[in-house]
Amino acid sequence: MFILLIPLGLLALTWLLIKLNRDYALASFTRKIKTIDGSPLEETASVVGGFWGSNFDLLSMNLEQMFYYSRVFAKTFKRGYIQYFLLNPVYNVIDAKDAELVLNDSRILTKGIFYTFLHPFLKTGLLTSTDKKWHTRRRLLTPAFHFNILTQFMETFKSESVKFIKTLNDILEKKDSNGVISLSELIPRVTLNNVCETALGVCLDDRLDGDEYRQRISEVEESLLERLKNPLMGFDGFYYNCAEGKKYLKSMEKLHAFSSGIIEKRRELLSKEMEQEDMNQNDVDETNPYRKRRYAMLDTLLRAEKDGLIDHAGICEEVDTFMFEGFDTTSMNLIFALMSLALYPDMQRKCYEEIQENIQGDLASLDTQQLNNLKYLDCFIKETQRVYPSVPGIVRECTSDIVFGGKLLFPKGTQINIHIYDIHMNPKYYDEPERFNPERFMAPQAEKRHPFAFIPFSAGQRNCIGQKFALMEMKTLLVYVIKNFELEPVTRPEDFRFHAGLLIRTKTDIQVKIRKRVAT
Ligand code: HEM
Repeated sequence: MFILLIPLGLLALTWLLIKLNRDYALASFTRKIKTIDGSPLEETASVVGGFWGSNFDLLSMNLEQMFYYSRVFAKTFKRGYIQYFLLNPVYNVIDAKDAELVLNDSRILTKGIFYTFLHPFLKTGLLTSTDKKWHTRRRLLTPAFHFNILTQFMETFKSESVKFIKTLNDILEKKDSNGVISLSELIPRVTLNNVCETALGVCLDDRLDGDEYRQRISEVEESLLERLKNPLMGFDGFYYNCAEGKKYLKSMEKLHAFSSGIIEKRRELLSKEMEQEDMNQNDVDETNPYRKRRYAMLDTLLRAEKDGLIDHAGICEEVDTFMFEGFDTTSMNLIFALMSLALYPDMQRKCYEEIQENIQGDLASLDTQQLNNLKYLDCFIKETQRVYPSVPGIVRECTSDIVFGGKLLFPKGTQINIHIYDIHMNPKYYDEPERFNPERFMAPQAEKRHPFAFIPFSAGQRNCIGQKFALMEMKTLLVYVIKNFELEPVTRPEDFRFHAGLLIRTKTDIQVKIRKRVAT
């Protein structure tokens, strides 16, 4: 009797597993993505991984392999594809139409699980928050990036550019200089200073050491990626008891001390400024939620604190968020823009001639109108952002079951990976996508392209709040460099490989050679 029961039991178990397997990715303990009309899933999307899903795919990979892992799927499938990781289905977007559906869908505003790993560092600031908190903060901070405020930042962007040019001249004047400079080392200093002096209103000094800050940020990033690789490290209890988790907490302490230093310094400066300010002046602004004059980002927060609209902890999380989002993104973009100028002398020449045509005299009077006239430089920056998107991917989460594109049912918890890098490299939208060609962004080519085929700043409601800031900052620095120096290539794209990161990363030091430009 007992002997008979065993095969019967096994049969029943197999039947149950087969039945469950229709709706659940068993080894990932999660529901499956399905078509809503019951048609075969493969007709609509590709599926990666067998019974074990993709749970262990990343475990033995190094960061470089991790970066190219998704690239291979994009090239193979040429359409959206599904993976199953522990506890969550993942839908991968590599197509502009899919990106539009996700980014314009007000039901999919919540960031993916990966962002919760950032919570101990950024808490729930603008980047990581959701629902009412995100709406309130976005409304509060949007005026701080209004055109009128950005125009005031021009002076800082210019003076930081002047300092940068001086640094380059000093390098050239050194006895044994061969004119080779490390962009990876020099550019992040400029962009960190810029964001601190403008949005936060504080100059870095010995007390606020920018080099240390940047070092800690890369440690945090490395730690987070280790966490992403190993499904077990997704659990807080496990991660924070590992060496990686402990290292992460230690780096964060330093980062928080840095941002607290900034807030403290700005608080002191602001209270002095407010003493001198006539608080009854007539500076009401109808478009600002507080009906007052617009202020830079940290001042907006400190003034909102006085009105009881945000507390100290809220200010800290936003300062951490803006420093984190505001300096390295722009750095990476500038590094690759300068490298590309060096690689393509004809394009560099065109940029220079355009600057000479549109900006007469020295750059002391450079203004936003003049920057706006530099149309070729705009296209050049866009092409850099296409080929080297600072943020190569972003993730959203479905907080309920969602019918997607009228065809697929995403179960609650589905992670939607929008691979900005692969969308920008999709041959459907760009001929010879590997070729660097700024002309693609000129009319009429650009006008015919799907608007979501180029999304370096994301798009929709949760797009980058700092995009105009970043473009103005980058254009200003590029104008100064191009006007003063000729760039020659040292590092070429074939010399480096990308590795996975929150931003586009390479371990290779990106260098160019500079020579003083003789004005023509
Ligand atoms: C070239 C430079 C930049 C690029 C490529 C870039 C790109 C992006 C992208 C792709 C997102 C969406 C992130 C996501 O959904 O996970 C984003 C969001 C954000 N960015 Fe930027 N960014 C840049 C510069 C800046 C600057 C200069 C600032 C601030 C001074 C900034 C502040 C933010 C913030 C606060 C968010 C979150 C917005 C929200 O969710 O409401 N970014 N950025």
